[in-house]
Formats: sequence, structure tokens, C-alpha cells
Amino acid sequence: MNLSLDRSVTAQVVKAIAEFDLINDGDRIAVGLSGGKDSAFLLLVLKIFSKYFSKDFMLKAVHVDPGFDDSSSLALKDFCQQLKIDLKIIKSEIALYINSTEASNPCSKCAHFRKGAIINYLKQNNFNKLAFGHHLDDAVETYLMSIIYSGQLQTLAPKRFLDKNKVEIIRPLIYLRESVIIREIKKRNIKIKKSLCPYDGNSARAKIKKDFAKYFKDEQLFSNLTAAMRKKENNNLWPTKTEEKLLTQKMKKYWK
Ligand SMILES: Nc1ncnc2c1ncn2[C@@H]1O[C@H](COP(=O)(O)OP(=O)(O)OP(=O)(O)O)[C@@H](O)[C@H]1O
Repeated sequence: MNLSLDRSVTAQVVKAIAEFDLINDGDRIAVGLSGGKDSAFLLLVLKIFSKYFSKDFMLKAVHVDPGFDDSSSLALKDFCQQLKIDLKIIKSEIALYINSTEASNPCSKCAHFRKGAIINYLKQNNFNKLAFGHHLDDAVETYLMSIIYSGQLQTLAPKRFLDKNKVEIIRPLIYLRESVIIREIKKRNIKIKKSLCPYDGNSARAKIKKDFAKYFKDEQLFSNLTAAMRKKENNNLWPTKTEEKLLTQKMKKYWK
């Protein structure tokens, strides 16, 4: 496997790691490996960094097998063997759940189960960090989804400490565009694939991706969307909502 990276790719990932303080000496990092391109690329990048970084950290891959017929487990074993990284496969019954219920929000429920299964394993095996393969397009999509579907300004954080479980989620690819990851995966001819989920292509995320495609293709517009995810002192947003009862009282005072 080609264990070298373009300088621009390295720069973007190291920028995120340095700016958000994602990796430290002694870290035990588990990479959530889905069978998809993003987490595969993340594992490859962290493998390369583990050789050249001055920080001494330990790496392991963790895959939750959702239990669909077309399991990615074999291909992932092979991929991890090539990288000489230990892989833990956690069997789950997510497929059964997805197929048997007409649950609302199946994607977020699935992500929730998956995260729970991984975090249990991490706690039992003393890992302090869980790395996800989310990239910049994911963050902007999440931001737009949050505004449009829940009326809130929220996005994927580069890192988030889960206080209850004492595990930190880190997202080292957060400055990389998805197109760069696709290019790098193709270049190396990496052919692993994700289990086919019945909701693929129908999720709220897929809809946002489709509806905003032309804005994502325009570099200037995309960079404006990215800039809008930063916290600012003077965001020029509306004041927080006044409590309804208080407002009604206030309104009454306007009449003679
Ligand atoms: N079955 C799984 N087992 C372990 N980790 C997972 C699994 N599915 C997803 N993840 C982790 O959660 C991240 C986000 O999951 P999501 O399903 O949104 O994938 P994605 O954005 O399509 O990325 P990928 O290309 O890595 O699948 C992944 O990048 C990966 O790190």
C-alpha cells in the first residue's frame, strides 16, 4: 500500500490536529471503520502519521458489523492487515432493528446504537479517543441540516469530550474536502465497501447533498458556508427568544 501523502493533504490534516489539539502523547485512539472511503482514508492517514509524528500514540480500528447480508468485515480485515493495524469487529443486530421497525429517524438511531457499541468496547479496553472519518463537506451538510430541519445553528465539532464515558471524539479530516478523499482512495485503488443500508440515498443528509450540490461545487460559496460555522462575537443574530408569558404582558402595555 502506498504510504505517502500529498503535501497539501498532509497540511490540511495536520492543521486540524494542531488547531484543535486532537492528538497527544500516550493517546490510545480507536478509529471507527465503517467500510466506507472516509474512515478508510482516516486510518491510512493516521497510520502514516504514527510513523512520522513526534507524538507517541497507539492506533486500533473498530468496526461495528450492522449484520446486513453483504458484510464488509472480510474486506476490512484485509485492509487492516495491509496497514498492519489491529481490527476489532463488533457484531450487532442493527440490520434486524432497521428492517423490523418503521422507526422514525432510522439513521440517527443507527448512529446512536453504533456509537454506544463502540464506546462500550473503548471503555473496557482503555481507549481515550474515538476518531471518526467526517470531513468538511459532512460538517457543512450537518450545519445546513441543523438550520433547515431543527432551526438551530449546530455542526460537527472537530472534537467533543463525552463527559459520562470519558472518551473524546476526534475528527482529524474535518478540513478535507470529500472530493480530495475520493481522489486519494481512487489513486490507491482501495476497494472496500460499506454494507448496503435500505436508507442509503434517502436520508435527510442525502437530500441536503443533492439540493445544495451547486453551492458545494462553487469554491467561493462553499468557503463562505464554512466561514459561517465559526463562533463570532458579533454574529448579528436575533436576540434570544423572549418567554411567551412575559412577551404577552409586554404587548398588553401597548394598548390604551
Ligand atoms: N459500522 C461502523 N463501525 C465503526 N465506525 C463507523 C461505522 N459506521 C460509521 N462509522 C464511523 O462514523 C463516521 C461517520 O459515519 P457515516 O455513516 O456518516 O459515514 P460516512 O460519512 O459515509 O463515512 P465513511 O465513508 O467512513 O463511511 C465514519 O467515518 C466512521 O468513522
